[in-house]
Amino acid sequence: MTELWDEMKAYAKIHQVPILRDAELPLFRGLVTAARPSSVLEIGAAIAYSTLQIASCLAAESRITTIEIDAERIAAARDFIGRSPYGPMIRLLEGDGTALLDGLDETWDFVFLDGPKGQYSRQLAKIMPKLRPGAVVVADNISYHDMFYIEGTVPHKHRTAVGRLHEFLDMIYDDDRFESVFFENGDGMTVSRWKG
Ligand SMILES: C[S@@+](CC[C@H](N)C(=O)[O-])C[C@H]1O[C@@H](n2cnc3c(N)ncnc32)[C@H](O)[C@@H]1O
Repeated sequence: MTELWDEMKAYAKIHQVPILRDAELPLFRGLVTAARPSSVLEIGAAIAYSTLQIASCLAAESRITTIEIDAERIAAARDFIGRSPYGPMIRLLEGDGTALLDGLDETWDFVFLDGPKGQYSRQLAKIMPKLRPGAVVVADNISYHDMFYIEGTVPHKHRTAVGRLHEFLDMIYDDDRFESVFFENGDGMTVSRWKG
């Protein structure tokens, strides 16, 4: 996989696709490996870099459903998945992650939210009834480029998204069924364990 990881990182750089940073990988891979999930949901596949990182931590019987809305990134993701050893583990769905959740019947033991930050709270509300006891929910870019901390100075165009991120944080911190921690590395990541 080393060559494919390098190729994906180079593609992401050229096409300005935001993917998991090297500094985030040890924590992220450690979380996936420790959770040993058999059923994973990801929203925001981009070119499937994180998807393949997840797959490479899992047993071959595990299954990953990942959702991406951008046609060009979907095409790149399909190509990279096809050239990896993990194709049979991965189902890539095309469209809006929040809307597509309504059509998914599976239950999940690992969820990675990495699509539109303003939709994390709506997505989580739909996902909660489908979480298996002990499931782990990871949400990336929680600091929203540090604007989360300085709400008073958030530019108007970002205020709704920042407000919705607050809603999401209220959900994972105020609901006793979640145990949540925040990691500052990268752009901020929350990790929540669903006690059910
Ligand atoms: C930060 S990138 C994902 C990076 C990827 N998880 C990784 O680390 O390799 C966010 C992705 O979410 C996608 N996205 C934006 N809105 C979406 C939506 N409504 N449904 C699904 N994906 C969406 C974007 O096109 C973008 O590719």
